[in-house]
Amino acid sequence: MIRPPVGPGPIALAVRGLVVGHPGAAPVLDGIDLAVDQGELLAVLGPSGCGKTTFLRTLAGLLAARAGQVEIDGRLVVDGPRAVAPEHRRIGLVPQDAALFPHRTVAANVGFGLRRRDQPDRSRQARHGRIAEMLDLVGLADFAVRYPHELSGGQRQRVALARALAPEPSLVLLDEPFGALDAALRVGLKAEVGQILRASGATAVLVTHDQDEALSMAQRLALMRDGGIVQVGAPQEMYSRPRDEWVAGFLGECTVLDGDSDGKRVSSVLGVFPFAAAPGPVRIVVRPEQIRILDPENPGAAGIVQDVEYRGHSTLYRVVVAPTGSTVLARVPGLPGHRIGDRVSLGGAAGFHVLPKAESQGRAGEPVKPQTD
Ligand SMILES: Nc1ncnc2c1ncn2[C@@H]1O[C@H](COP(=O)(O)OP(=O)(O)OP(=O)(O)O)[C@@H](O)[C@H]1O
Repeated sequence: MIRPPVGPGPIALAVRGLVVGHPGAAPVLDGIDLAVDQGELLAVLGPSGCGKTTFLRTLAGLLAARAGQVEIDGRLVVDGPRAVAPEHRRIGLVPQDAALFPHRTVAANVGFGLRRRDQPDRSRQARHGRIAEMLDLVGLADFAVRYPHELSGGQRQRVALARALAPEPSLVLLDEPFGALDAALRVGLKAEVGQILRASGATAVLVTHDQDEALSMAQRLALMRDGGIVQVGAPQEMYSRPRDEWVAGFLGECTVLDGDSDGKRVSSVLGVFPFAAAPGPVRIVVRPEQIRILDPENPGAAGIVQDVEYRGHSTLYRVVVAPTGSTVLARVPGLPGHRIGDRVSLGGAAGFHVLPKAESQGRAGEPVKPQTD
């Protein structure tokens, strides 16, 4: 079902029952429904091979659909196999490798889309004004006469973004735009690109397999698995209230424990905490940062440190909790204060999420690894 717009603006992208497949094969996308509000940045996140690129390429008009509809700014661009040509969809595409024209200057690259027939009449002066405005927006005002090979990877991506935004598209599609960049550059650039998109007011769909990127940049996430969307929501909501254990594990490290609900409270090896869940057996999703590691004389669940993983900004502990033998992950800022074999007490119960037992997968007391590729 297409949901009604959440914000004041109308829906910029509406996808209904979209089915896409390669010839002679089972569908890759099997009935996608999604709506994106005007000015929103939505991240489509999912493991390798789930169909993210297929989805983006279908929106861009580079792949045909078997069934379903796509509307961009209220205009039907896909209606089953009938489709509006890519150049008439008012879409800006930012590919993974920037794909700039090597023999054109930065300014000429940015101005490329401004000469198209579907663009409103722009005088030469207006075109130059728009190019300057876009270069300013992406912080490259002084780079107009450079060529792509004279830029860093991050600068090339910013030119690609300026080129995509210049014709004022109805929708910007970003396909793993930071995939080719090293980790240090990604951190700065993703914050910058998020700001640029917000400043431009563009509606954008970002495809990524990187949970941190999706959680930090997007206003909403659509999590894909095996060609379908399993959950859509704001990053905080998805992280703290995943609909099942797979979603919980995909969005970040967690431990899933067995528990019992009496309707108002839930009990587990970590103690009792208030939570309104149907009475009976439940599964408890515990994020490592929700657990405090205390010296053993403190109240809490008794455990023994099994492993210590120093990660620079934080330390991740694996603690085996007596008497069940469940392993619980705990993350604390900074340097490790405990060593392997130390007896500790585990505190904390705030913010745990509880799932009905029936929706669970995996074994109790096993840390769920974030899944990437
Ligand atoms: N040209 C093609 N012919 C047949 N199958 C294809 C083709 N392109 C992709 N596929 C298949 O479609 C599925 C989805 O691929 P897609 O590239 O959309 O996944 P993805 O989520 O973007 O993955 P990644 O994160 O690795 O890029 C995969 O199983 C893939 O093997």
